Amino acid sequence: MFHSLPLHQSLASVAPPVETVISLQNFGIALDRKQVLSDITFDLRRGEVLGLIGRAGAGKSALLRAIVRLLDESRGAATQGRLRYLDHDIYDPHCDLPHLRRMIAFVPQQVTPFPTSIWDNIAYGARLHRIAMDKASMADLVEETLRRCHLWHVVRDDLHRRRGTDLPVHQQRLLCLARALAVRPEVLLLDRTTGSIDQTELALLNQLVGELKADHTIVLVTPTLAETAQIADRVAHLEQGRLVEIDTAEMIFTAALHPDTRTFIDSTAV
Ligand SMILES: Nc1ncnc2c1ncn2[C@@H]1O[C@H](COP(=O)(O)OP(=O)(O)OP(=O)(O)O)[C@@H](O)[C@H]1O
Repeated sequence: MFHSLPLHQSLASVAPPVETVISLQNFGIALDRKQVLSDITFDLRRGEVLGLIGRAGAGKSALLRAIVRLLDESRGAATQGRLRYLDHDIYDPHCDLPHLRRMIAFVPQQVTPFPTSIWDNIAYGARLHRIAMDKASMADLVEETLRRCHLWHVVRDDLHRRRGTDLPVHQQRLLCLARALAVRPEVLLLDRTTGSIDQTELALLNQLVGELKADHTIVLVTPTLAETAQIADRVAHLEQGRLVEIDTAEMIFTAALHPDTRTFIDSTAV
């Protein structure tokens, strides 16, 4: 027999729950007594693409690096507040960093392939994390990740002969992304601050983010606001290491609530 539910209950039962993957609560970090990030609070939701925007030096890259504990490698780091991945406290001294960096892959703006074969660039992490343990499954993984990054057709005959560092820079960038994907991360932190990318490569990278979104939660820094507007579901505006505003991309770009966000958007060509 059908029992109708009160409206609030029936809506709750159809709306998918918002799952938090990474959570920051009043998070801040100082390096050598310089406060680089301050009082940042927001949740990264499973399956979303979050774009980070802000002026040069706002703290976009610093935030990405802080999430995978790459910022506190320097001496004199002091953190405030909380930064969590699921139920793991990222700044707990016992945090398993290799596991953290497997589940949250950081792809920096500088291309840094290993000076080893293309195959080894992909296989290294997969071996380390015991993702592919025999030659056949490794071959499948190498092919799958290179295909996902639109690189397979270019390098398939040179996997063992050619070094990652011998590829042209735009292909090295794709190789670094493939290397990150090979360990099957849940979250991708993509830092693409640099503007030195040609239009064809830019279009391919944007297409890739769209494709990767199906399987990953993504935090993205792009060279232009136009790209963030095109790709991101939500956008966080940072200035001077602080979160100014976070909202849907549509709200941020058309009806931002904070005057500093409106000024930043208006003064930067979208
Ligand atoms: N390892 C570090 N030690 C000390 N200060 C740092 C470190 N890393 C970043 N900073 C400082 O943190 C601030 C934010 O830098 P960050 O590179 O995150 O800015 P950004 O928003 O990514 O800028 P851009 O768009 O120019 O890349 C800068 O003042 C920078 O000097």
